[in-house]
Amino acid sequence: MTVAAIELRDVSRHYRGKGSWFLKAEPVRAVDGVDIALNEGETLGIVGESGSGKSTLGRIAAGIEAPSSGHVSFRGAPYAPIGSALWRRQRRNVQVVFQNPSQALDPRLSIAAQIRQPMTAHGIEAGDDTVAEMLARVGLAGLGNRFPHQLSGGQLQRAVIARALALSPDVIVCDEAVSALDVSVQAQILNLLQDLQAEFGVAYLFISHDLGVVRHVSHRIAVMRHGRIVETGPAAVVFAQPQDHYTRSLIAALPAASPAARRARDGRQSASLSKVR
Ligand SMILES: Nc1ncnc2c1ncn2[C@@H]1O[C@H](COP(=O)(O)OP(=O)(O)OP(=O)(O)O)[C@@H](O)[C@H]1O
Repeated sequence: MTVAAIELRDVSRHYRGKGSWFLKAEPVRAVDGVDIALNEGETLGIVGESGSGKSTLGRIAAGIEAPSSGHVSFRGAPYAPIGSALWRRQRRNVQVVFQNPSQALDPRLSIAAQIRQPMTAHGIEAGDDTVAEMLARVGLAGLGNRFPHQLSGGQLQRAVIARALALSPDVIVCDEAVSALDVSVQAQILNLLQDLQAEFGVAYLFISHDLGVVRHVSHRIAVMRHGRIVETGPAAVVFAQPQDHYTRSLIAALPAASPAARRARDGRQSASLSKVR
């Protein structure tokens, strides 16, 4: 039997709602009884409108937030209590890439130093050659001495990806990882993520409100609404035969192809043509 990289069983996360002196607060059911499994080396796209619970689900899957109820396991073992030594070791294997790379990086440290820091903390050899190799792999060769303010948004997100990858994680949770970038840069980052998956076998939990982007990168898709998964299946099947009316409405609202997904695909086609030439 294959063990999922990450599995959530009947997971809920409820927050205290805002009440008033005369009205008792209803809890916010951010995640409500979710069952999902992310398999080794695959990309599972999580899509849904704003407030549907995607980020909360991502934080729970990454082990940085505990659910109110339910079970979360990483490679078949439950996450250890947050902050414990075992949890830190588990967290090395599940990295997160958020929407805003400039917030994720320390403005006072060079890019090379920021890649080296978590490696050293986890006892991984982080010599200049290793760091340079990581930077080259994400398209930042020779830029290790730069500081965050000297890089573009796309380059910053590449640096964040390099830092995550330097720990050889099994899983990267990408939470709106390309949403803050220009369309052409989004396409480059999507293609980079796919190349890295082919090379290193890393699995992605890919969270986005952009269904076109999710379709482009995902093997399977889970559609979220009001904290619940309303539909899940292989990306091609969900798009060809959506079962849930909410999924149908999301697909109907989608332009023929989202700009970023179209550019990512076009970029691949011209790259393979130039290889042929
Ligand atoms: N720490 C918190 N305290 C209270 N409510 C929260 C908290 N975090 C999230 N929520 C609420 O939980 C619900 C789901 O939020 P979440 O951010 O997970 O959704 P989302 O689908 O990621 O939305 P978006 O795409 O806008 O980020 C929302 O109603 C949100 O207001």
